[in-house]
Amino acid sequence: MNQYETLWKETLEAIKNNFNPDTFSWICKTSLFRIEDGMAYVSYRSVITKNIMSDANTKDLFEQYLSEMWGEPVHIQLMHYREVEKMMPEEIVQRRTKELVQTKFNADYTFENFVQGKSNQGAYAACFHCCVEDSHTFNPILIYGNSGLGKTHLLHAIGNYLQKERPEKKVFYAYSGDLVSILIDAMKTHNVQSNTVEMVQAQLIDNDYFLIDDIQNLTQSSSQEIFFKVYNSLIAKGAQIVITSDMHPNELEGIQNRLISRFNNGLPINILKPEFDTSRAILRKKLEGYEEACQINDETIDFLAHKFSDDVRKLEGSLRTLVFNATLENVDVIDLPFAQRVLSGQLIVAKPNKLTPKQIKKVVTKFYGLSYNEVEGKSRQKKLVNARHMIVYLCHETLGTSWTQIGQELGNRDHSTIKSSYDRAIKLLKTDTAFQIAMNKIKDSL
Ligand SMILES: Nc1ncnc2c1ncn2[C@@H]1O[C@H](COP(=O)(O)OP(=O)(O)OP(=O)(O)O)[C@@H](O)[C@H]1O
Repeated sequence: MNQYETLWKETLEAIKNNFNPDTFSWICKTSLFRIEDGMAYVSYRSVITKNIMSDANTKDLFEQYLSEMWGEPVHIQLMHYREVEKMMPEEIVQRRTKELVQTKFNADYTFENFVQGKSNQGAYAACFHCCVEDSHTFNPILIYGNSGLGKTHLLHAIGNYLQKERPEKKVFYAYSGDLVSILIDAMKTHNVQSNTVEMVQAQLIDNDYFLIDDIQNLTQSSSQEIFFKVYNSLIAKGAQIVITSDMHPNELEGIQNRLISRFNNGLPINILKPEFDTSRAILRKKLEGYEEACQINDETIDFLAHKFSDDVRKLEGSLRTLVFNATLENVDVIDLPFAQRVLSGQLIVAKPNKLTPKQIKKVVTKFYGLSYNEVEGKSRQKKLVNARHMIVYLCHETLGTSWTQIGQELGNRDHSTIKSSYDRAIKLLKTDTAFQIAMNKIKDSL
């Protein structure tokens, strides 16, 4: 936190009791980003927040506390956050980089929750050992393999392990697309005064572990220049680099040869689709969270392990669908006929040759009575948002379409937006009956 963030946090804490919780939740959506010549610049996002903050009494209260804490009189100047971004692009780049550095790892993606088998034990061992040993014999570790086989899970497991067991270690994790966008912004805002590129480089190098997910998306050539420098500095100072990719380094297209040869210098490890026994063990592990809701018999576990083992995400998806339907229908033990009936939609759409992301988009937009422009656009109307969640979920679960590709289908939305839309769809499938029914109807028409 910089001095302004700390000051704002303290001010909010001090005046909190003067407002009802609803109003205060809008006030909390502000931030103080600079104090200069007696003016405290505060950014807001919505008109509601602006109106609350513009009220004379509220403003007086804030100015009084802020002046006290700052040590001299200050007046508040409200600004829309977009104006702030234009006014101080280098601070924004710095803040975004810092946000990446302070990554929160997915708490479920731990080493304990990762089921080992022949298909993935090399990748598991390499990731685990690099956390407990400082010699870093294999650097970088590059884990490659198809979608949904646990690459991201292992990177998060490294992050979770280090944050818990070795909190003194600095860990940086980024999806390569997010890294590229930061590097591009840094280059755009770079000038003699601000030196944004050097600043971002320094933030990236100041880490003991550097984890990059889906390196195949680092195709933008000028960002590869910066990445190359960062990479060399990290290796020189003995930091561990772990990278994932959907293909072997030699097959990476659009990545400079000097980077590829460096990736090959370390330890490329292939992660394969889980063999039958591992798939069964993964299903059993994932079932642990649902034990209260229902049981599933061995025959059904075997059936799922056979059908969906090429992508663990599909294994998980089939299990979630079964448990959800079992809860709806009050079924205590899921057996094979029940599974076959409930999953019939998924079994049909599992024929990927016939179905494309475009077709899924077409069927979903038709179901909701929307146009392509509407689903690709920016409106947050519930129907539109649900349609987008549905498209993301179906493309990813049934076709294994990458986040980037789905983003392109949905008006060039970025990777993280698509990933959180997918998470939202999963939540809705558990909690929103209308969404589940709509999903089943759409699956039928696919
Ligand atoms: N061996 C495993 N044990 C337990 N869960 C697993 C295992 N392999 C994969 N998973 C689970 O499968 C899901 C997909 O895994 P993950 O996101 O790590 O795949 P990925 O290889 O990174 O895919 P992508 O390339 O599409 O990003 C996650 O929920 C993860 O927890």
